Amino acid sequence: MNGNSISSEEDVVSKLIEMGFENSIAVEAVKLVGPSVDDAVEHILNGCRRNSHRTTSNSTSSENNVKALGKRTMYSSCVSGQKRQSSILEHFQSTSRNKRRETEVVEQSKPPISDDSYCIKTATSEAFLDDCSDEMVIGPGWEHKVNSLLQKHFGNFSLKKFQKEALAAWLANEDCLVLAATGSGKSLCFQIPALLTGKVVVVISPLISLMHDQCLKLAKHGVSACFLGSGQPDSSVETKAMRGVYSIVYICPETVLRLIKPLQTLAENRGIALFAIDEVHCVSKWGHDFRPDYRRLSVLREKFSASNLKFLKFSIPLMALTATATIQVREDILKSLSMTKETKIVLTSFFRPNLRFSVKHSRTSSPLSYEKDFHELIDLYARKGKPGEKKQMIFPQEFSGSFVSILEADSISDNDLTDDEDGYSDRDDETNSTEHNSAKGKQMSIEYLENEVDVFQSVDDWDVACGEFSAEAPHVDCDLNGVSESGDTPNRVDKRDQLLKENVEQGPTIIYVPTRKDTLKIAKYLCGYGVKAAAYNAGLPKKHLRQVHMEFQENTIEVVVATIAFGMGIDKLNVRRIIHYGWPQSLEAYYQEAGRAGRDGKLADCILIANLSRIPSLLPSKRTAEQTRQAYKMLSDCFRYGMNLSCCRAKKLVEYFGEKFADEKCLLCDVCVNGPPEVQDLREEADILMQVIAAYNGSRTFDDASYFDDASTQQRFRGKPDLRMFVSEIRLQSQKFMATDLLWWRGLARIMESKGLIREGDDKNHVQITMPEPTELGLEFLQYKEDQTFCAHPEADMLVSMRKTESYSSFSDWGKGWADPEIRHQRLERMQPKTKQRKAKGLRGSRKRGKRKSNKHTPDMTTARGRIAAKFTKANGLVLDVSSMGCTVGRVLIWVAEGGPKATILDGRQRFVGVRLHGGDLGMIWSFKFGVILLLVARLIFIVVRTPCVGIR
Ligand SMILES: Nc1ncnc2c1ncn2[C@@H]1O[C@H](COP(=O)(O)OP(=O)(O)OP(=O)(O)O)[C@@H](O)[C@H]1O
Ligand SMILES: [Mg+2]
Repeated sequence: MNGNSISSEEDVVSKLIEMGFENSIAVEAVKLVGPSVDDAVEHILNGCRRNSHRTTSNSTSSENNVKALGKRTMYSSCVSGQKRQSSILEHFQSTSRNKRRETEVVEQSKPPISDDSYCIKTATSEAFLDDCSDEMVIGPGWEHKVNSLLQKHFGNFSLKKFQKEALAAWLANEDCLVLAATGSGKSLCFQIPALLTGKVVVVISPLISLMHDQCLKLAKHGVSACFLGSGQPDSSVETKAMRGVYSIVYICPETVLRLIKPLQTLAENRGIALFAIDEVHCVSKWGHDFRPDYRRLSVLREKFSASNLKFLKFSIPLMALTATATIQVREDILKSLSMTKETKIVLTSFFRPNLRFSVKHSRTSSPLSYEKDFHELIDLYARKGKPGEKKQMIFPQEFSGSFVSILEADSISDNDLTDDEDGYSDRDDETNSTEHNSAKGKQMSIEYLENEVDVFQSVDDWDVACGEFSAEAPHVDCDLNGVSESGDTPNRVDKRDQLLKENVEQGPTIIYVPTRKDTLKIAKYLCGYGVKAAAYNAGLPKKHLRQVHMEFQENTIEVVVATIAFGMGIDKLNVRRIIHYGWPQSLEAYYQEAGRAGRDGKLADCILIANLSRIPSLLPSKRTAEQTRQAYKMLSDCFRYGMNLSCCRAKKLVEYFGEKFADEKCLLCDVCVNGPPEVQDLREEADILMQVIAAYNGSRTFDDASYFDDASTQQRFRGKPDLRMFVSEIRLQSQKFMATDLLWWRGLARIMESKGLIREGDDKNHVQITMPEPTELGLEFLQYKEDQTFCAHPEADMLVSMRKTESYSSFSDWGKGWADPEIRHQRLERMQPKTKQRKAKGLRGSRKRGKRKSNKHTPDMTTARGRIAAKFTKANGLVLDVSSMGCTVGRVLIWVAEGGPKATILDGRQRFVGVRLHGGDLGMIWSFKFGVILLLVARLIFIVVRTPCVGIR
């Protein structure tokens, strides 16, 4: 910062505000010293420092000094008789460091260590707390000592059971892995050792924002702390930290690897009590937020071991902490960090009894969906204001221009207008989902990856060094894990009974969306309805992010619409609702983000709103082949969580993390409250799917020649057949399933896979089983007796496909419904308004669509000559395969029923798109995309049907 380059008083004031000082303080300082940032900072800080010394005997004036720095003060309050602590304010003193007298005198002598492992002498840095100024013996009464330290620094806290266990492991010089739910208080496990010993605790943390947040909280609790890394603007902080000025030093993994030597010197001088590795799931390739540099932290075990550093009596213990680690991730952590065999695993329940999980279906892609999905939220927040009063969107002036242009550039797409709100989507495989990602002409280039999606957070992502986010007063009397503060086993049932009676209170909401653009669109939409909402993503100006963070903490903002950038480190007690709008990439990420809700122990909602009719795709990121495989696995687990309708959601989640769920039901989630859908006997459908799969997989034990009986079928299945092809074959072979939907069969395939009847036959990565092969068990299933059933709860996508689930006891009944004129009429009626609605949206979109379509590889039927191959099957009557320029563009099945000829129209990908009702009718064409082609096909049918001798050979 160069003070000379800034001339106007206004600039200096705004610079000071940006640094975290209050407006009035800044204005006053500038008035007194003139327009120089350096002098103003000097004035404010030295003034405060002088005051703080004076206040050591006067608590009232101490308060005044804190006020003097304003609400945003980062100065740690001084207690009587206590020496001045270095505070986070010093991070801002770079401008005046040359002028100021260095006040910290660090004694460079090595702290003596007693023979007794529980007896640790404190060092004598001036920056130390007075608690540690004398030799402190940590004997059996350490708990008592810790509790009094807690009272002093954190208020009415007493150690939780898992915190005690972690501290006991550290006191015994053991490495320790702490697995505890989000918001349970893991930070205290590594903060206490610093207070207890006077040595330094080094905390490795993945995000600058997280480190920054924690330093501020510690400063408020009277504990000196700093953070090091590329986000730290003051280079002197690193030097001071390595000399032992701060009790807790937060470092990003990249920096700790660079500072091994200085850290060894620090260990020799003031001493290092502990290396804490926070959010340690980042170590693991199997985790959801892998950071390669975390893996290199294994050097800590080697470089800070007693065998390597002769002055150490014991190796410096490692404490690794996370809220989201599966069993596989835990094993990987222990191995990757070279933690000792004796590592103590402190495991608490991942269950958060006050979180109410639910999953809802929505296309999530357009304002039409927003209307449906956010009206409750709008009602909730908008009614707090005066009717008609529009609330201001939190958007900095300089950014509002680009905000508008972003929205204009991405104004609602034509697809959005034609999207079927009920999710009757025909985009149903990963290939298509990927197409969707690049549909707007975007290649999966690195620029695209980095600009569009906040998939990977770098430690440099956010320079927050000058911001301050004041946390709420720490209190937390609640018990998030069902473990009381005293560590006693709680009565979970009582607590749950109480929660069941509660309604969700007023409080802020976080909406997580997959892309940056979505944050802007949805925030703007909500603001339009009077909700005080703000967008938050790593691409927005830092000033805006700081403002959002601060106003969210102060309850000024009601809804933050964010990417994952607003994740770790958000420790706000009263967040009442976390909405995931779109598929998360893993259950780990989902649970971590959902864990921001209800930290006060009161009821909170965690709602996943996703398009259940579409298989989620992996967000683009730089991954190795192995990471891609793992990412698919995690996405697949997440997809299955959303599809599940039979098992308590909380149970699914905690079991995912390897915990045995004690209670079977949480009683709060949508599955527990609504109950699972009725069990159906799916024997007939499973049977036919199994037969087709077995036949096409050339099973020797199953050899039903009827599936291979014609050359064209064999030709179509020359490649490896996928589920879509199997379903099309079922439609072809069985009139009963002719009008059935791939979406439903996808659900059935998953059920059959989970029961071990089929397995994935493709070695590529898939979220959903795509190329099913029969297992031994599956082949045995084909030999089942007629009366044996195959009962299962339908999955969410099956219900979406059936729509009116309650009318039909089984899928076959739903399929048969199409043959019933009355039911068919009703179904068509239901679809009519949407077609009209789309037409009413105007021709503009249609024209655009037409243009876009010609860019793709759809054959142009006006110029190309089509080919129709006709064949006759006993089951389906006349089958016309229509192709053009070598591509199959559709299939028409014509058969004679009682009321005359009937037809079913399938598009080129064997999706059911229409039914022809009567001879003169051109058929219902629902898919505009294939409209032109099918119109031509329908004309052909018309000719075929009216000339009986032509078709049926
Ligand atoms: N023993 C305790 N008694 C009461 N409150 C506590 C106790 N320990 C910690 N807390 C409070 O719990 C809250 C969450 O703590 P912390 O940020 O350490 O959680 P965490 O487990 O690290 O969560 P996350 O996994 O989200 O990082 C803080 O506000 C903290 O003050
Ligand atoms: Mg934490």
